[in-house]
Amino acid sequence: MTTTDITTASVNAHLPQVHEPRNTGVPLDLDWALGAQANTSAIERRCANLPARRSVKKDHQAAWLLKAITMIDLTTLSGDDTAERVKRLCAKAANPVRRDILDALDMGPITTGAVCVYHDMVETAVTALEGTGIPVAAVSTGFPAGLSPLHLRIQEIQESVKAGATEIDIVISRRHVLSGNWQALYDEMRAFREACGEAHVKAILATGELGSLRNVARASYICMMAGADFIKTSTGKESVNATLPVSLTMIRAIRDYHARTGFRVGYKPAGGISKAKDSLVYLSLIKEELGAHWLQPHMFRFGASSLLGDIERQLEHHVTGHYSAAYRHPIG
Ligand SMILES: O=C[C@H](O)COP(=O)(O)O
Repeated sequence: MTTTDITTASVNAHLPQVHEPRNTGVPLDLDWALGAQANTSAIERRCANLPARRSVKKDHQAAWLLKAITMIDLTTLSGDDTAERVKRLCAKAANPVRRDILDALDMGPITTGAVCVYHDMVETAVTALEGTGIPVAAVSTGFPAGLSPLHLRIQEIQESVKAGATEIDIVISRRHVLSGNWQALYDEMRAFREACGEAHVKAILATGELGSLRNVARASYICMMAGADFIKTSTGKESVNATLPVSLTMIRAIRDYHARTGFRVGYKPAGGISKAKDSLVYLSLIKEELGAHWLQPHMFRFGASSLLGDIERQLEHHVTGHYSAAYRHPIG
């Protein structure tokens, strides 16, 4: 990535908003989806040297990190979530970086891309975020395993939309991929998309449970063909979550889908991304493989519960020359 293409002044100045047609989906094309290749060793080779090769320094690094913040789905998905925790998270989403740090960087206000919670916390988050413009994303469809009855999974989507979620993160049935039941995967995804209505739908593939990169590629195509607005790697609950090889596989499928249909599908790596330097590697990969258009909150998100804290520490270090203790950045 070149170091000059994002400056602090440009973080909030997104590219001119051409009308972005929503992915309507296309008829299931099994020849296309099943013909998807994923050359694991070539993909791993391409990813292996990315972290070393891609680095941005000083002011440009600060600008890229600020940009990364605007694309975080700030997430809490714990069994012990409470309304108070979600309210604190929402306050952090609205003011993700201390004012003195932003002032030192000559930066106006920024927010995270969204707040992501379980259904039960949607109303709390919607109320807490009123007036901020920050969308609420709900994980849904029996997250994380997706094994509840289909009608309940569909109802869960409808309830979350009714409660005010404008983004729905669904989980696919991994068994449809593992048993090669592509029609069932397509039909399920179409039903989820329809239940979302105007809310945008992110399809979580749970890539750590799909067995191979080829399956990841195939599932990516099927979900896009069925109308997914975003494809997302993981729930954060699998034993392997977002990785660079999985990301490369998915974003190349996104690129191919765009070339063939004209629809731009968004990308969300999620789970285990907690370091500022890792976020920079992801952004450079996106820029190289998909282009700058995808470096906007409506095209790219990090699903992350603790990334923001590390980015804030790095920004503070950039401004003051010192690291503060992690407890000074308690949320995110
Ligand atoms: O979708 C978001 C993930 O659940 C967050 O995972 P994380 O807690 O590893 O950042």
